[in-house]
Amino acid sequence: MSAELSQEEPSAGALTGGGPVLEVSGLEVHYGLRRRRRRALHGVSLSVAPGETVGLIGETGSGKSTLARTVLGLVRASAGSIVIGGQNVTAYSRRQWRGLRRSGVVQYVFQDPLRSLDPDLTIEASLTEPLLIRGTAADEAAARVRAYVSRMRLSEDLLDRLPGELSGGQRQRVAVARALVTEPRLVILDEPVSALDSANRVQILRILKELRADGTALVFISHDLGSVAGIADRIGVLYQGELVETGAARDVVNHPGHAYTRLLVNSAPTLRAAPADRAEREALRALLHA
Ligand SMILES: Nc1ncnc2c1ncn2[C@@H]1O[C@H](COP(=O)(O)OP(=O)(O)OP(=O)(O)O)[C@@H](O)[C@H]1O
Repeated sequence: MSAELSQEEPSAGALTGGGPVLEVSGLEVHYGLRRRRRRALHGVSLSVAPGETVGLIGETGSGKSTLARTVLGLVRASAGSIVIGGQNVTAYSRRQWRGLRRSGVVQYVFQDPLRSLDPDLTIEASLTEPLLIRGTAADEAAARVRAYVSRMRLSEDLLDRLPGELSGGQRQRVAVARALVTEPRLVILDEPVSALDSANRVQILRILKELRADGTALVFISHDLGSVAGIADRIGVLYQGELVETGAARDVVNHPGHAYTRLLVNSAPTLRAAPADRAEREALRALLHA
């Protein structure tokens, strides 16, 4: 653990209860003040079990990123509660949230990997840093980094490069490896494959599916039902700031209950029988049925 963390702040060891990894209840989030105050989330409740993958889908502006950012302590809730690893973190101070993020219990991957990677650090330094912060010995950290580089189908030759010297797909794989290398209990992935071409998208989804076996819970956010359907155990549908439907992935895809979900299913380019991009559609279907 970092020397900066005080005793009142959480450590990975302190947050290892047997209940849900994440429990969000009645979450309300507003942006702006007085007349400019706008509601972004209303009454959102969601529970994520250890090792479970929950997909969150919704159109632009539905509140997906707001939910991710609130669960990471980057946006403050106006009402409701957030419990991570059995610990009620709703009223945490900024410093406590920073401590929680640095503790490695919860990690995150954003759409743009350049946001999570320091442009001046080599890939090796970027991947090693979160382990060293947690007090992992240097030789063990180096071995763990190489293991994750291999799992992410990255070449070790990339380790001494800077993020700017990698392709978008390679960078995003590094960002995913960085989030997973501490073996967190919960990873929030906000549109992790949206900026990638279809080959990279399918490959990263396949790797994420393999990693579920490790027991890490994933919250996978996307506007694209097709990307989420292949790896999620459960899917939640956000519409205008409300969670209008949650259910087993297959049920939501095959028997959508809410009209908005039906619309999403019908317009998901990877699920409907459109002639375009057939290879990707088939690969995603195979993931769904694997
Ligand atoms: N910092 C902010 N200040 C004010 N309003 C915001 C802010 N961030 C988001 N919003 C508003 O909150 C609502 C939800 O935004 P959010 O970014 O969570 O949606 P989203 O589903 O992630 O959309 P996208 O798929 O486009 O990223 C939108 O109406 C948005 O305009």
